[in-house]
Amino acid sequence: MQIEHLSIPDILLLTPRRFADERGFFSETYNLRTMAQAGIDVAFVQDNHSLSRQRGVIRGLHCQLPPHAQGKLVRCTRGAIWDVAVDARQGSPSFGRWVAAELSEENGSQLWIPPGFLHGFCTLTENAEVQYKCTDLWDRDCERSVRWNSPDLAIAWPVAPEDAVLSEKDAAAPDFSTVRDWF
Ligand SMILES: Cc1cn([C@H]2C[C@H](O)[C@@H](COP(=O)(O)OP(=O)(O)O[C@H]3O[C@H](C)C(=O)[C@H](O)[C@H]3O)O2)c(=O)[nH]c1=O
Repeated sequence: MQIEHLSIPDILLLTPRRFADERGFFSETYNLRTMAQAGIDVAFVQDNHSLSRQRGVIRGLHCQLPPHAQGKLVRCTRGAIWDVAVDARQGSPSFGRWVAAELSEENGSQLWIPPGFLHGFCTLTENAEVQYKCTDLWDRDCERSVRWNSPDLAIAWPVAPEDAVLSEKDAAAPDFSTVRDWF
């Protein structure tokens, strides 16, 4: 497993080893001991899987507030996405800063996003499938959204606003400037 701390050190980019042979490859995509060795000593309680049929789909920016804040271990098992985490932790030196990584069927990389971060992604291909493990169960009352292109975040999304494909919920989300004392 390759482990890289991104510019917000709490966010880790993990790349599991692939054992390739003439049949294809084998890879351990989750191993409790390996995660603990990487400093991710958590219990996952829910797996999610989404399919986005078009390139330029943006899902996010989402999080859940305490007491149901979620850590997420995200990977893309078909196509490719540009995965983004935004620090929403009040008082954090990186509050309002974002990091991103390309996750793809090809690279097999995973992004560890601890509780306290907003998460979102933009699809880079058609039929992008994203699978992610969560450290808490979905709780609709604790769910919060922030507008993907909030001016104060200035996230360098790889899609023009006029081409972005959003849910109604995401299109109507408030700016990051409304985030106060969430975590
Ligand atoms: C998140 C979630 C949703 N749902 C239901 C609620 C809606 O009726 C339907 C679609 O939900 P939504 O439009 O919020 O799905 P996404 O836009 O992919 O949301 C996700 O997008 C970003 C990338 C995330 O990190 C979150 O996990 C999650 O918010 O699934 C559930 O039943 N369980 C769940 O855990």
